[in-house]
Amino acid sequence: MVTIHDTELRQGIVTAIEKSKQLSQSIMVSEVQKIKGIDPLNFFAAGRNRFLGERFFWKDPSGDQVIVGIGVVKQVQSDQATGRFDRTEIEWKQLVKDAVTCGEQTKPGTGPAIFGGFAFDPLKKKTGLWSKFSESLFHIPKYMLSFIDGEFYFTTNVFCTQHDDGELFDKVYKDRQDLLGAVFQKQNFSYPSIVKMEEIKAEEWKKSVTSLVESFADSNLKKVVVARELRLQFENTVQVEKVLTHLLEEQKESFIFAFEVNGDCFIGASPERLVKKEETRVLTTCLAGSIARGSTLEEDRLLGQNLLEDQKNLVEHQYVVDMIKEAMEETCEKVTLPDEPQLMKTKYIQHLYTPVIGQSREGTSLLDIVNRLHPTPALGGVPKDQAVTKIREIEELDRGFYAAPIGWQDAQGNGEFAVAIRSALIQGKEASLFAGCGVVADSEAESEYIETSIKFRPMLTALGGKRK
Ligand SMILES: C=C(O[C@@H]1C=C(C(=O)O)C=C[C@H]1O)C(=O)O
Ligand SMILES: [Mg+2]
Repeated sequence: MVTIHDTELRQGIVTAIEKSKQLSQSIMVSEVQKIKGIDPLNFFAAGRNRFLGERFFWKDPSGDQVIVGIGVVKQVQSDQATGRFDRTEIEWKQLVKDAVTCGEQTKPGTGPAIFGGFAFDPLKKKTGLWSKFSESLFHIPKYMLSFIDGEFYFTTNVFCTQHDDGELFDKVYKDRQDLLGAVFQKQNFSYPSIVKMEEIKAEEWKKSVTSLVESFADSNLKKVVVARELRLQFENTVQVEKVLTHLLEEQKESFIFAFEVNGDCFIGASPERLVKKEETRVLTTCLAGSIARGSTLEEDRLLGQNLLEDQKNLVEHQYVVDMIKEAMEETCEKVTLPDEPQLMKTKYIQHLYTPVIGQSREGTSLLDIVNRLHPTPALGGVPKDQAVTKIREIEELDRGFYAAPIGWQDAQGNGEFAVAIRSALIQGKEASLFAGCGVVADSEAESEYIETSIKFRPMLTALGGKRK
């Protein structure tokens, strides 16, 4: 049993109720305790009984930061196309400004925090696929387990109103004990069993790539990322815990995320960091240009070498580097990046990779940088606005949260966003998988098609598909 003491939270709730009477508004209390280890996946699974559909999971590639949220005390969301980054920022800052915090509020990724993301293109006509997601959507969890730099922290968030009294603490305490009691109950989860697999309009997609390439000749467009969908049906409802277990084992180099929203679950294993901010230190990534992994060490090395020398892929990569460098120099100082791309290898694919670091300028927030970067030419194209318009016109797919920023932010403005690729939207007994590729003047439809097929594989195998 994990013991969580009650002293500070009880006092915090009393203080917040007083404050909410004075201000005539609800007030958030956030308490953090350092605890002994709980396996993050067990914690996620413990929320299944009472909080199914209200959980999130996050692990960074280093494994130094794992954050799991259970329950939702508040959503921060917007359905407006413009200003969604600023709106999120303003609402979050207001909530934090009035919040009562107690306990060990020392580490990034503990205490008050939001987890969620943004739709790729708020101007794209929405289909039923993403009906449960708004243009920007974040959850403040009831309970949050954070594994940060080798230590575990447990956050409890409560919203108090002027009508609450001291009994609220007893309710929260009992609720929390019930959840913690479930952490060590063994649960068995089974692999999803696929009964139907459908590539959505694959032939049409290839044709659209060919005509896109042709259209480059008489336009300013230099690069456009186009994506497609693979729809799966399963025998039974997919158990996200099993899918996460698989991703954690097979995709160690990636961000592993899951975001449950009203019964659907957006999940993925993305190798691509959009931006991480810790105090003023900012990290971002240029990732574009791809080739398969080899089946032997030698073949793998040769493929990697080919990628590093391949003009089409180097051009595709360089567009991303140029744009990200410019965006970073606008928002940060001391921007540094290597001259040449390196290789990033994940289980099924290798990419050209250029890491970028900088120091944020005074007054520049994480979401300012997210806003400035999204979409990078790794997911949108060049020139940015024209490419996004083109995608809106020619792409069959409703991207929703695919290819868009997903991640978290805490009360101090620390946080991290990944680009939500290698992802799937699980909807009960069905799922949609998404994969895209950077189309440039030298692209060929067939090889882009194969590239996207490889990019389906992390989620396809995690969802019970065969490992090739
Ligand atoms: C668009 C995707 O991936 C992006 C496109 C890449 C490419 O075309 O080479 C490589 C990495 C990602 O930036 C995806 O996985 O869906
Ligand atoms: Mg590519």
